[in-house]
Amino acid sequence: MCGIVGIVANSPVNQLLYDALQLLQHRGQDAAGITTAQGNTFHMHKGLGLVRDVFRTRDMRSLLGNMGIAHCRYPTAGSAVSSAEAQPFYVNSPFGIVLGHNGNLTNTAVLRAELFEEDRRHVNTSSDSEVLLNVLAHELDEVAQGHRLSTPEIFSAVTRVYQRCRGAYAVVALIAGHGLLAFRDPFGIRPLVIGSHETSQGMEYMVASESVALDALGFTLMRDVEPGEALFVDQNGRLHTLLCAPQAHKVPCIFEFVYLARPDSVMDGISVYETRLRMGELLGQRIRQLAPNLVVDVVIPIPDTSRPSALQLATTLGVPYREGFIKNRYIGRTFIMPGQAERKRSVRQKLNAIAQEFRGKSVLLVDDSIVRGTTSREIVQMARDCGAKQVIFASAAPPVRFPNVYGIDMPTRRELLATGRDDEAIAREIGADRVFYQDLGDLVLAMDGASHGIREFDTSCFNGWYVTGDVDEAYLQVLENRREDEKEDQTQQLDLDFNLRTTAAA
Ligand SMILES: O=P(O)(O)OC[C@H]1O[C@H](OP(=O)(O)OP(=O)(O)O)[C@H](O)[C@@H]1O
Ligand SMILES: NC(=O)CC[C@H](N)C(=O)O
Ligand SMILES: [Mg+2]
Repeated sequence: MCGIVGIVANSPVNQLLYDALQLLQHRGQDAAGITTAQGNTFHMHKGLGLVRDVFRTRDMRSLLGNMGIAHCRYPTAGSAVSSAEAQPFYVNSPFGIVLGHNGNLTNTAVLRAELFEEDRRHVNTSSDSEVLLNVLAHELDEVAQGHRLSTPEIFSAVTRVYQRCRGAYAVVALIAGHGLLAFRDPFGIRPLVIGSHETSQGMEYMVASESVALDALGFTLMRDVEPGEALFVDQNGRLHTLLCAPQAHKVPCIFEFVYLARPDSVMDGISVYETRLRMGELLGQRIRQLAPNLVVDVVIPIPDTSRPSALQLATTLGVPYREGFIKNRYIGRTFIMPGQAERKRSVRQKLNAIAQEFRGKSVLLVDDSIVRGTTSREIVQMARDCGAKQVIFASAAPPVRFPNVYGIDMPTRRELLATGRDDEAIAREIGADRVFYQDLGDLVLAMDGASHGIREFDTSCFNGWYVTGDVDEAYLQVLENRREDEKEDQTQQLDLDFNLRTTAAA
């Protein structure tokens, strides 16, 4: 999951794009980039790091134009340490195109070979997003009849992209001299919303990964981009839309609601905050059912994401809710950091315990999910160090046992704590007296999808069912072997960098 945004306004968009990236920072902390269009010219600045570190005033000044796209990256393919893979990506033909992508393609290898051998296009990085851009560029080139692309031609190119690209992709792109294009894959796995803002000079439009970016910048949420739909805002600020994949139906990623998205966002009509409250309530009911005699003195969330669930769980159990861990607000999200050494160290730097909430008590710690177990292992130990009598751990999501291939970095089963372990073994592994997990049926129930016309969610990391139909055991094996090799090199490099940094700082 990365954050993407695209804006067409009646005045310069550089500051709006920057502000939108800040609001989407929780979706990607490794790299950020902005491209604006001024007539036929693109202005671009991108680099590794947090939004606030990538852009200096002089960079902002050079980002001229009333139309632009922006991206913050959480790598799922290719390299985390390469600034060449920061987005947006650029190709100069046809016309000049830049693109920002949230998600992950599942047929990158096939497309890469086709692009090289048949389409004669060169992809210079290991990023799947650069592959996607080149497929789009090739298809736009194929449909272009005259000197300029017409809107129907652009939509028919997107139709061909849908036919070729498998996996998850929410996309924003600029076509030089034409306008802003956005589209969402035929299952709508990753989110994308559109909003508008009325001005005296006419309507302005913004597409973004999450509605929070619209709310905070004065845009009104119009609706979600539908699966298989493309939007095009032309140079005159007119919005055109078309469903380019008629077989499309919505299967949004459930993990967006569990962890990825901000609670104040609404995705596919569903309030993320409300789903998290319901997760807590259903988990509370399950704990009551499984352990009617369980006595706990206090429910403590593991900040930040688990807070609403923990609050509602405490209410359901009739147990006091207390803030036992204080979060250092200057440290980012640990799960989306690329190196294990950095993740582990960051948990301790990020969360500190208030000892009196633990001393002599039976505590129920609540997190939104347990993935690699980095957080839970550290936190349970901290609770014990503070003198907790009993430490019980509850996860508002079911056990994560399968790789995610759609844009979340959970690539190998070996890295996932719950793979090959039952609840007892997991409790032992994290040092807890007992663990409770949400039931998958209850998690789906917490979404209340039916009220929003959604029949299914992508739950692949919990049950190994992959909606795109092209991911089987053989695919996962290849992916895992490749990722283990890549990760080995990359993790060593990241861990080395991290150790050097921390030694230098000491
Ligand atoms: O089992 P793990 O591999 O540790 O992953 C799960 C943990 O990572 C996330 O927290 P994170 O620190 O990323 O962000 P948050 O502050 O939004 O909770 C998530 O909320 C869990 O706490
Ligand atoms: N998390 C994402 O959406 C990642 C986008 C793209 N696959 C990348 O690695 O850059
Ligand atoms: Mg967390």
